[in-house]
Amino acid sequence: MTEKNEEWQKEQQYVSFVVKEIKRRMKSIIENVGHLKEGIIGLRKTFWEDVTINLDDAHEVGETFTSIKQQAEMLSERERTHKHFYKQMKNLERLKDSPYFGRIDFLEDGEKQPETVYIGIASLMDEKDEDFLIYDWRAPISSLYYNYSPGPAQYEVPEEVIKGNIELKRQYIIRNGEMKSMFDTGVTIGDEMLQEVLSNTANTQMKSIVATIQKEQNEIIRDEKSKYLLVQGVAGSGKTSAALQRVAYLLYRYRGKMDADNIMLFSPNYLFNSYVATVLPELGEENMKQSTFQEYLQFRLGKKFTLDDPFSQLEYLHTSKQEEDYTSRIQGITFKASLKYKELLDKYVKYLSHSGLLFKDITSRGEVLFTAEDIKNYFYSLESSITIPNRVRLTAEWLLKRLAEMEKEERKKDWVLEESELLDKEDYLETYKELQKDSYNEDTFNDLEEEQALLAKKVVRRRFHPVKKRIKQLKFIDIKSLYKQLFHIELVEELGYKPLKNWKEISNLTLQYLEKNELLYEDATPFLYLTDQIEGRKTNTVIRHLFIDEAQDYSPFQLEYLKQLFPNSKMTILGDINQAIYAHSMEAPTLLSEGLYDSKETGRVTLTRSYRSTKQIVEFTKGLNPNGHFIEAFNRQGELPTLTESNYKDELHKGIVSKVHDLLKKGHETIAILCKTAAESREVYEDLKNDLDIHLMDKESHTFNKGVLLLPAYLAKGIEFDAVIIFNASNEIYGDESERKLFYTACTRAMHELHLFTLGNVTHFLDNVDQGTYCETGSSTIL
Ligand SMILES: Nc1ncnc2c1ncn2[C@@H]1O[C@H](COP(=O)(O)OP(=O)(O)OP(=O)(O)O)[C@@H](O)[C@H]1O
Repeated sequence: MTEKNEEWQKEQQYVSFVVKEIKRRMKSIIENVGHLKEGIIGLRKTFWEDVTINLDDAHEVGETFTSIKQQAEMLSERERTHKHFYKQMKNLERLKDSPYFGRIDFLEDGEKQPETVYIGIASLMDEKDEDFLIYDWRAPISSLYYNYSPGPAQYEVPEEVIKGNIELKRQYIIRNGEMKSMFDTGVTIGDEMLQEVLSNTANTQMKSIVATIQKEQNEIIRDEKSKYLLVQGVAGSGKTSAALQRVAYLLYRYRGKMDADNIMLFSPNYLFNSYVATVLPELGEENMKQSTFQEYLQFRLGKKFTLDDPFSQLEYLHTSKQEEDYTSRIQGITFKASLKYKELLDKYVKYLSHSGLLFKDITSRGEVLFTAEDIKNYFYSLESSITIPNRVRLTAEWLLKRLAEMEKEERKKDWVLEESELLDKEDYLETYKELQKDSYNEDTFNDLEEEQALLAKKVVRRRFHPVKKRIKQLKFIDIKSLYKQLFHIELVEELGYKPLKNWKEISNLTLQYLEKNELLYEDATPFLYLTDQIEGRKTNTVIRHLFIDEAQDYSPFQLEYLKQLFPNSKMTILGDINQAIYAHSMEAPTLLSEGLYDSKETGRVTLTRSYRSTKQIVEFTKGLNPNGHFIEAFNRQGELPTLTESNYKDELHKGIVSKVHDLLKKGHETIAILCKTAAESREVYEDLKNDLDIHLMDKESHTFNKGVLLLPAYLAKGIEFDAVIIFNASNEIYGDESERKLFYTACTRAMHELHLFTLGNVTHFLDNVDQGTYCETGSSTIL
């Protein structure tokens, strides 16, 4: 037998040995769980039998309480153990199929024998619980596998650095408990394995990448020092993947101290949320909380306004260029995203500390109980050194006190007597009970006066209840008018701010929407910021780690707001500046801009290698990106992207239909036809729906299935497809420089094939693309 075969056999024997141990454990759990389950069912059934209930006197009540408590604790302890077994069982099931994917032999300095470390998605101990048969990929020693090639290496355990030498680094592909392949690897984690993973067809759900995490991705996953970790990574470089493995890592590293509820991910849209939802369960962990920033805005503002969303803003950006106030709106968007605007708001808040705060009358059934003027006078009579939110609170307390006095006075009024006569039976009964309870003398109930007083109290309390509620909710502050007031040029000048050239137009537009009770997306965060400065900050202290994906879409203003909202949270901020498609982020700073963070508490990782697309696609898309020269392609071969120019719409449609059939025949499972806007997608859907089984997606789509999908490029952010067809890559559609990043984002969604179709001349974005990186097919084939 050759040395190689011998090695293979030894490895296969180890796989079999480990799988046998896994099966033995599973069997033992099944037995234990069986007993435990019976125990739980039995305990539930006999719960009350085993509890001694005696409520005769205080002592017996105490005993009864203790007995119930003990019984309940026993039950929940067993249920906890049951849950624990269930989790273990799930992990074992995953391990049974593919127990590990890597191995290193590490000779620690001072030792004689190297330790063989097998690495998998969870740890497994031997039968005696003494040695690790498999190490969890997140264990400190496993970092060697991701960080080093054979040779000197070290890893950190709490308070110690362990040094030594890696003598062997090996990778395995194990399926159904059988070894399919193994290879020793040098510098990076094997190209072979990555090749295999990346050449699969795209999935409608993202997969975990633990077996092939790259060194620079590992840096992101295991960073523990940074308060803010900024990741700039090119399209397809594994930012989202690294973020999700990082969540799993943090849950492991801080187990017992932090759980999935303490971690939150802000993602770009619903589709993305469901796309990434299976990665953590696949790794045996619970999903973190997931939301979109828009969802948060909706939660805070949705009742007050009709809220615009980022997608409508994008639609406007791309479809309304002819509109008169287009330039003002775009300038407004950029300004309102900036820290300059935040400074202006801060100045405004300072100003409001002395004058200018706007209040609303407090009314009840048309009658003014407190005038805005009265409230204002009280507010400004308070010490100006007290913060605005504290003065607001004191004002609310003052109002509630005065309301209580009014309530007392009100009880004597005629309407109260009239209304109390109209009360229903239940109210009378309740009053009767109340009187009985309060009274030691049975006769007092006969005292009609007392009963009536109580009924009057009830009537007035009921009438004033909504008023009280409104006061407690601080509805006496007129935040909307306050925000509007900021757009009065005199005020802006008084604040010492030199307004933008077209401030008037921006103001008019803003006010016009606010009049209709509509809040533009660009105004939503500033509006909330102002609200929180006046009413008191809303903070979330449960979240200890916040992940923000597609961070290039967020503005510096939004970052400041998020910092305020999550004061205790560390943040992992991931994005790609070349995919900044929003009006506010194209040329201005975004969440990825270093200047926004204190360098002492900020870590930075740059990913330049793209894994998603074939080398051919990456070489092509590099040319679209003015900073593309530093993008490296992973060496996975495929066909050249194609460009097909048509002169007629019909020709374009036929070309696309034929290409889709072609792609389906080749076995591609997710094929996306990407348009520029939702409006264009709807039009194309009408044109193609009779020729193709096609699924139109919009901003409300939550999931997607395999098949032919039609969607605007901005909704495909963060997602990938086997093949991408760009619907109309003409200069007419993608002519404006501001659309370059959107175009780049669209093209970089493709894993295996990319096809551009145009009606008329192709976009000038291709001017700098090396012609050798794509293939022109001339006029499209007519079927
Ligand atoms: N180390 C890796 N091993 C295997 N696959 C990887 C690795 N890194 C990335 N990938 C794959 O590359 C693809 C792109 O990854 P991901 O979506 O995380 O990139 P991204 O940087 O977030 O992309 P984008 O910014 O374009 O949305 C995914 O299919 C992912 O599984």
